[in-house]
Amino acid sequence: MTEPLPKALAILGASGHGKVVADLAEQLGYIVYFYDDAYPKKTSLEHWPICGKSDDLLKQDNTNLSVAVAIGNNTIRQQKIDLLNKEQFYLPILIHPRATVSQYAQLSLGSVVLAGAIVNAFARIGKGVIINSSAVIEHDCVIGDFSHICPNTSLAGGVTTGTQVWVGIGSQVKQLINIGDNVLIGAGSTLLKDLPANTTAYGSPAKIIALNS
Ligand SMILES: CC(=O)SCCNC(=O)CCNC(=O)[C@H](O)C(C)(C)COP(=O)(O)OP(=O)(O)OC[C@H]1O[C@@H](n2cnc3c(N)ncnc32)[C@H](O)[C@@H]1OP(=O)(O)O
Repeated sequence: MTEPLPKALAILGASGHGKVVADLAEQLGYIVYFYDDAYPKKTSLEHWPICGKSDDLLKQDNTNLSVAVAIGNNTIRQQKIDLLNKEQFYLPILIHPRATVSQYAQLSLGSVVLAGAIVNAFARIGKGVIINSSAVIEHDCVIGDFSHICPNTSLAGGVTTGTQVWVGIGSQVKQLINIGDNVLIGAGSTLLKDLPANTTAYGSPAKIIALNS
């Protein structure tokens, strides 16, 4: 019997986050290579080749190619995922072998769940979301598209976030809190009250310190 061919995964975004996604993808059996808009100035990331810019990726035959967008910036990640999705590239959900995802959780295309993270029962994770290392998404949370829940952050049960929300590293969010679209929560914050859209907040308890454009 012949071994099945390894799957190919193009990763758009040759960054630190890209390295983590590449490592995870290899553990899932993918052969990975990168695309990045810094090409041809930049032609490799560690030992991985960079093969071209986003435009070069979009010209590839999409039938046998999976793509992960490993760009930390929520807005740019959304732009790239929307474009690739429109062109019918397959954007797999990538779950680290040592993450714990409930059988009752739902995840959407282009999302990644990194090592040590927990996504608990009936949580719903939108498109292009990053659930970073050791983040905890408790039961019934709803994470909006293109959000990033940073490492070691915990969202208690029933927290909802809008789209493009960034919850900074090591933050804690009380149960049933609602966070609007385009909110940034600073590192190490404790969020005890709802946050309206387009705000930046930090501290313990977190307070709004700026409005986002
Ligand atoms: C795998 C990974 O690496 S994922 C990435 C994880 N990274 C993060 O989560 C970082 C999140 N970003 C932050 O927390 C940032 O500090 C922000 C976005 C909230 C603010 O950034 P900036 O606007 O550049 O603020 P800046 O650094 O100039 O600080 C301004 C003031 O706010 C204070 N401040 C900034 N962030 C915080 C915070 N999270 N909590 C408390 N105070 C803060 C600073 O101490 C400073 O106070 P001072 O004026 O009295 O000295």
